[in-house]
Amino acid sequence: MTDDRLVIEALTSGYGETDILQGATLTLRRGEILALMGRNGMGKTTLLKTVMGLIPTRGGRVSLDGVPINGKPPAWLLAQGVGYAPQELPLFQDLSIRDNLRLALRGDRDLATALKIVERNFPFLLERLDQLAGTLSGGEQKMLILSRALMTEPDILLIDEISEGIQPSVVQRIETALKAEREQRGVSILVVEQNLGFALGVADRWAVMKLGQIVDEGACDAASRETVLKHLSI
Ligand SMILES: Nc1ncnc2c1ncn2[C@@H]1O[C@H](COP(=O)(O)OP(=O)(O)OP(=O)(O)O)[C@@H](O)[C@H]1O
Repeated sequence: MTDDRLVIEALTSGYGETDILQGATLTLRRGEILALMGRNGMGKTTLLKTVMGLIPTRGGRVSLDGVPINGKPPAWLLAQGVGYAPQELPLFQDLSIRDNLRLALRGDRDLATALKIVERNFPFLLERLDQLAGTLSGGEQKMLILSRALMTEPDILLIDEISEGIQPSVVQRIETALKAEREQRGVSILVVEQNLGFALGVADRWAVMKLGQIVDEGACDAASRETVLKHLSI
């Protein structure tokens, strides 16, 4: 059995007449956390959206455990255990925390079981189930977004800039939650990140995207910070 779970090969996609992804190749392995970094506008979000079937593939392949998934709709991917926490706040601002969580349930799972997953990572949410999502702070909303994704017990989780605009203590809680879920369930996680400290702290491996291609990748170690910084500053 191969350890390669989500394999992205020579992927091309874009908007209108412009190709943003220009042959991106990246593999997410079983039970790893992989950080995808790159300067603004390089195509990181476009990569996640293409994998999730939100943008059509123009060339190349995406496969999940060896099965091609190009062109599969988001709902099908979610049912296969591919979770997605997008960059834009996807919450229903006028609904309670409880209802936001309930709407994210997949299949025939019951809310009580899903709430146990929320409780082990972000217990404060359970104490405030009736609070409207729109009244939560920015950091709290990020934790609710992540809880919605984690409670579906995904095998693969794609997370887009979850640390953006939130204070260091919340970033730390998110890092702890992601590592705990990986330990407990062996979920494979791809994080798109601008926060280098968080990315290299949470991940096992990193990759850098430039102009729609993966230009470098490696294991997270003492030398990673300098290597990635060079890519981000050029
Ligand atoms: N819906 C869209 N229509 C047209 N162009 C788009 C659309 N969405 C993104 N783009 C363009 O595609 C390019 C890549 O954007 P993308 O959001 O994938 O980059 P990114 O690497 O995630 O950047 P950031 O770190 O700033 O979020 C940018 O030039 C962006 O302006």
